[in-house]
Amino acid sequence: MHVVELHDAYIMQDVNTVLQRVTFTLGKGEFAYLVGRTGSGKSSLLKTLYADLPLGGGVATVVDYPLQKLATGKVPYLRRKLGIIFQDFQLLFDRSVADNLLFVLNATGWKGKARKKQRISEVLMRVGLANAAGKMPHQLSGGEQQRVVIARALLNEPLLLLADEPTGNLDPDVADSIMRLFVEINNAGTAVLMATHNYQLIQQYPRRVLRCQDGQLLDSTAASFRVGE
Ligand SMILES: Nc1ncnc2c1ncn2[C@@H]1O[C@H](COP(=O)(O)OP(=O)(O)OP(=O)(O)O)[C@@H](O)[C@H]1O
Repeated sequence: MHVVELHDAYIMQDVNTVLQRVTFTLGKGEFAYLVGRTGSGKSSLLKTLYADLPLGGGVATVVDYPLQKLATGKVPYLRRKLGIIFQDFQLLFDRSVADNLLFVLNATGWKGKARKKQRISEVLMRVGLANAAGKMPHQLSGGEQQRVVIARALLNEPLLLLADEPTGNLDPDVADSIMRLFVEINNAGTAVLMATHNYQLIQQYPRRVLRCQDGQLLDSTAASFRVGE
């Protein structure tokens, strides 16, 4: 089963085509990096996959939702099957870590105080922040905040994590520990598509690479792919 399947997809920003004829699949539990120069279309592709940008043309299926005919009302259901991680942490700074997570559980229809509390402690444990529930985001380091964002993305047991530069603002050591967390999550069966500029991490944790270049998406698993930019 594939969690992403694109065939001749067009990635658009308004009337401009950012990527054309994008064709690739990402299997269940697979890990792929998304690379390419600034402005080459990485974020636009990720945004299209979580239905923040409309598909310009072609066929795209993400966790079984066909994007070319996705009703607006279905978007929250698609997103519930995805974990979305942005570069800027986007935590709510006016409430505790637990309340940040609770906010998402409430917004995605979870019922039962005890169940919600249990799920919050499970995901915090998973990202190595078992004791952070009561803390305010500003009391955490950048790396810890990013872990909370990852915990938040895991709440609904996503089939696919979409991460846009998740290590972009972090020191190399911290970036490495976040990367190890992604590898761990991936090893447990969640597919990951991660946009990054961090070639050191790619060398250290080699995986399939998808590269945005000249309006196209190149795939390291294809015979024509060449290493480096
Ligand atoms: N909100 C927007 N409105 C219009 N055009 C946009 C918008 N965001 C990005 N673009 C354009 O779309 C193209 C692709 O940008 P995108 O952000 O997807 O690239 P990227 O590879 O993610 O870059 P970076 O590595 O800097 O994040 C660029 O030409 C950019 O100028």
